[in-house]
Amino acid sequence: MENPVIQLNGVSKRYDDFMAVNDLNLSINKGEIFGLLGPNGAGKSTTILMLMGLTEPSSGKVEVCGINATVKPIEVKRKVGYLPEDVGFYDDRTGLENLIYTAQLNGIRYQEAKQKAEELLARVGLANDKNKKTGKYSKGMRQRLGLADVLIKNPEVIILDEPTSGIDPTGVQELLSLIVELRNERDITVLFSSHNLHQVQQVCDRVGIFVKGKLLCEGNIESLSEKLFTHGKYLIELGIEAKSQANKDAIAVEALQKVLSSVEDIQSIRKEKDYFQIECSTDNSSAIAKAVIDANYNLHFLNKKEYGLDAIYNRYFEGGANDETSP
Ligand SMILES: Nc1ncnc2c1ncn2[C@@H]1O[C@H](COP(=O)(O)OP(=O)(O)OP(=O)(O)O)[C@@H](O)[C@H]1O
Repeated sequence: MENPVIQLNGVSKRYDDFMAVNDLNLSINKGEIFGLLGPNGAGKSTTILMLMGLTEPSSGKVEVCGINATVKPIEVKRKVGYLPEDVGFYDDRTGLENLIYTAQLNGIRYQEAKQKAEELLARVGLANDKNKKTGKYSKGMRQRLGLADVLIKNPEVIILDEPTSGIDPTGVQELLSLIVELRNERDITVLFSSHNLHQVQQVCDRVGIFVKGKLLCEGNIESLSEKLFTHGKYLIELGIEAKSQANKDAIAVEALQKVLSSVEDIQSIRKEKDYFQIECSTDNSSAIAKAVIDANYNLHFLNKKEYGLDAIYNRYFEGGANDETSP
């Protein structure tokens, strides 16, 4: 059942005559990792500021955990943990001291703060570095400490704003895995803002593509791909070969049409170099495979063509579709 934790209804933010966020409607459920994907200047940070009640929308309503972020920003702050691109720590203090300090700022007493800090440091893989000054931490270690810092106040929502920038590839993988694990363990809702599509694709359950202040589309990768590219059509790539030596010559489209005559919803069959491309209005790949085998052909491969975020991203950010809200 849907259980929205973040809800934006008709939210716009105008700076003088510039519309930074334009009529944003978005709902993010409990326990979801939602990727806000967009190029620089798209309006991601402005949206985050509104979610945390740090700037007021010009119109519309922003709710986090059922609380109006504009009216009750302090209550929202108690529920939300924010990890920016660069977390500020006291560099002359250790990781442990920094965490204890944050916990105490959030009203946790010293003994409990220390225990929680130790547990979290172990959880984010920094147990061996807890007594090192954070000035000596690598960027990846700082961000993992940042996650612990965010988690120490038991937030229901965490907002990550370009959390991996400047981290080496191994550090990025560690941080991304940690985010997914923590969500699985604690059922936290995560908003992951980034312009890095590969990272978003790896960790997010759902993605919203944000360009020039507008949310162009949202959904899981599969549904976005379907919406943007296939428009309800399925493309199946089929590689087959005749079994008998006598029929080894290239198979003609007409021959395949005959073989597939009993399969429903086929709209077209096209021959590519050494395979066929079949366009269907439903996913009938198993019926196609069965018909081919029943007709005594060797089935080399059958692929349902899928488009990743790469293709989606290129379409919007490089392909000139930026001003359109429909594909
Ligand atoms: N205080 C402000 N006054 C005027 N314009 C602003 C202000 N803050 C942001 N903007 C403009 O609003 C637009 C959206 O900015 P925003 O920082 O939200 O984008 P973003 O998607 O987070 O990009 P980035 O990844 O570069 O931070 C940009 O064109 C920016 O210049």
